[in-house]
Amino acid sequence: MTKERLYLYDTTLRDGQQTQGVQFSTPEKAQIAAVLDGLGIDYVEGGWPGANPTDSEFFETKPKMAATFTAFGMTKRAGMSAENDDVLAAVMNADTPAVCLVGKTHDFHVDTALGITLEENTANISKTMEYLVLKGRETLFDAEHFFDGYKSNPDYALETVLAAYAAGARWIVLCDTNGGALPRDVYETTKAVIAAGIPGTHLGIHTHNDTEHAVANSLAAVDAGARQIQGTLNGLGERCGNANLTTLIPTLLLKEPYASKYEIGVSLEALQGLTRASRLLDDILNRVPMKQAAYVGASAFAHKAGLHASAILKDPSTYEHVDPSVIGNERIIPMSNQAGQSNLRKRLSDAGLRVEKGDPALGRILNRIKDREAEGYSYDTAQASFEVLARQELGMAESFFDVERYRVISERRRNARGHLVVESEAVVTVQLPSGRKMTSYFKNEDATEMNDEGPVNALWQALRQDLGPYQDIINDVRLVDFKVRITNGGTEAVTRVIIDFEDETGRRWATVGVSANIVDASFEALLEALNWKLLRDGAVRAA
Ligand SMILES: CC(=O)SCCNC(=O)CCNC(=O)[C@H](O)C(C)(C)COP(=O)(O)OP(=O)(O)OC[C@H]1O[C@@H](n2cnc3c(N)ncnc32)[C@H](O)[C@@H]1OP(=O)(O)O
Ligand SMILES: CC(=O)C(=O)O
Repeated sequence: MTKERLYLYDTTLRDGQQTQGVQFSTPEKAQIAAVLDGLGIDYVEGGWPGANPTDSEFFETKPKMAATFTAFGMTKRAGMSAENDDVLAAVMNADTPAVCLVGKTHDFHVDTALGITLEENTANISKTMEYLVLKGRETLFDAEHFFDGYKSNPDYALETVLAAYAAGARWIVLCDTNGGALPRDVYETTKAVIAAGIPGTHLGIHTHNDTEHAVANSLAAVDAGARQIQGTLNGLGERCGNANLTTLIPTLLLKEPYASKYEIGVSLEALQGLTRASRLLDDILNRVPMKQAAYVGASAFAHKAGLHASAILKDPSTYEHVDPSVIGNERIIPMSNQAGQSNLRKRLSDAGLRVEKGDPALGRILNRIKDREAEGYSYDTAQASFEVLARQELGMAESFFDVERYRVISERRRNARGHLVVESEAVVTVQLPSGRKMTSYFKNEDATEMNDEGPVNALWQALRQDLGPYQDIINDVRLVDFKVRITNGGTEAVTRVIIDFEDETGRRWATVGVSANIVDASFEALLEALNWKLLRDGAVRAA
């Protein structure tokens, strides 16, 4: 069966930038455009030239891409010709091969927002589209509020899109601007537009996620015959966002009937870069990636419940709708109070610890994890703490050194020059096989420099300063991330600290500490990280 072509149009750099709190720089726009192009997106909308300096500058850089680079703007304003409209001129001067212009199709908006007659609005749309075609641009008309407009006045809504199509627009894109439409409305209205004379091969869909149906609405439009989908990476966009291309792309490639019926520009090979593309955008936005995101989230293939993990180990398809590697994601079998022995054995074998089914140590480890989680610990992500605990129960954890005591002091004051200073000082006494050792660390930081070192850093520096015979092994350990949560351990509120570490081989590991005192919780996690490193790197307890 020959597949029909479906076109993907990305508006991350325009509607995505309409997300509250999102403002891309020009280099960031270039980076995102390159990622989209690498995936195989057909159209990359770069922004609205002339609307703000960043968008104008981005278009001036004339980014090279295989995708059709597209400028966004609005139809000409009433009372002037397309040639004389300076807002439209800025869009045209960007000199892109394609131009997408938004125009009104809802009678209420023509009256309320524009304050012109319906006839004037239709004429403005026609004249603007004709102008774009005359200038040799691939012309797209974003039919704003189309689904609401069709409900309010179907004849007028159809008149506007038919006028744009008759004037030569290549694509008429039906927009659910306020995001309130449901799949059935979208399906039936799209069918009505096709019946009125615009072929599906010239119809696109642009949806918003205000009822969490943006993806479903896009698919409904495709089911009805539309052949272009507009959306954004990670579903960024005005208010609740746009249709999420990060979800739509794998659905179109992997799910029926779409996979058999349609061809898209994204190949199965490029699909393997989707998780990376999604995380890169979050990285640029300095956002924590959404764990529950479909297909690309860190938890999208995390099998926490014991029954699930048991079956997953026999055949992953028992609890996975697709193979995570197809979209560049990973399967995780976390340890937690929902776990059974199957999760445990998988997690142990990932740590290189082979334990036979039925070994009584498995029950002991599981019970300890469940007890500790009840106290506030969490082993979902703190895989190194899990491993240390398991090794202890298996009799495979040597004790290298003991910490007899530590003391940490922080002081905030003004120095002689009147500058605010924060000083942290730590002393740690450890019992090494060779005897007792006391190390200290003192840091005077100028708070005006916004330095982030404090008591935890002082403790860390004191602890790792001189561990005698083990020093060579722990020298390259770096602290890379620090997360704090207040949680309920038993009946008391306690602090849970999770710390990520890295060594010079690039290996990363995380540990957890819990205490009523944040510094003490941190200390526990620091200590565990060093123990894990010593265990993993084959330290031998010195005589
Ligand atoms: C549905 C969407 O998301 S479309 C994308 C929306 N994106 C943006 O608005 C971001 C970029 N926009 C901007 O930077 C500015 O709005 C500009 C530069 C385009 C215009 O700025 P200003 O001239 O100051 O106008 P302002 O933003 O206050 O209002 C928009 C004007 O455009 C008019 N307008 C709105 N839509 C259209 C249209 N499709 N065709 C013609 N005129 C329109 C409005 O009636 C209003 O005119 P008025 O001031 O005479 O009432
Ligand atoms: C054009 C557009 O972004 C909208 O109607 O939602």
